[in-house]
Amino acid sequence: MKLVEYPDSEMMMMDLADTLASELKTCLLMHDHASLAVPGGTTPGPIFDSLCAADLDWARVHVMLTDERWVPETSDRSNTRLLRDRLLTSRAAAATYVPLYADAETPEEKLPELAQGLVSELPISVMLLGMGADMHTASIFPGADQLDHALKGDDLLVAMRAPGAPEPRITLSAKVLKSAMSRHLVIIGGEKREALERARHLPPQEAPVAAILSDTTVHWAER
Ligand SMILES: O=C1O[C@H](COP(=O)(O)O)[C@@H](O)[C@H](O)[C@H]1O
Repeated sequence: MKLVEYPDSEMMMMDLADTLASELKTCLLMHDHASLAVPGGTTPGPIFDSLCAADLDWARVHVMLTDERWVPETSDRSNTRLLRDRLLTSRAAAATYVPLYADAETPEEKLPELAQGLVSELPISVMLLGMGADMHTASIFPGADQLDHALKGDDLLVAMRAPGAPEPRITLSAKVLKSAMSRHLVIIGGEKREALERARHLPPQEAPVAAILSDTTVHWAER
């Protein structure tokens, strides 16, 4: 794991947006298309605000989430909604969106269809992950019903429920997260920094983020 510390989160968000854009550009020099996976939640919005204006060939970029909360896109908790509002806009409106949500009562009903849509995107070219203070990453939560499956299984996508998550989730599996060609983790604040330090000495069953720390660049700012 490589740790990059920033004086403040504003600088971190702009710098990280530049890094992601430049990695995508490099990938597009060598491939027909590049895939970009990003988290939802409260942290990445400002990165999306800068990244969406990056000068690159967005028509050849396929964008997806690392995980989704099983709620309709009209919900404030929808990661898809965040993506549409703040990343798939400006120049990035030309990107292709690869969905992790479809209208159904449970994620299990749509799992095969959504997983099929991911096959041609792998390995993911550029991946940005978030982390909760409980050491979950994507939607791989400690104590989740499908934790072992998500950490050790061969499936690309896993549906799960967890005590720390108010709604069912769908998440890229650890196998997909670990196969990304480039991986970044973004966190803000002392609580998450302490959680990250704890996770470095814990097994993934207790600290799921530990599964992906090797070869990951962690970006951190205090506030
Ligand atoms: O629920 C989620 O949580 C994590 C962390 O979110 P944050 O609000 O603490 O930044 C996020 O990475 C994940 O994509 C999201 O679904």
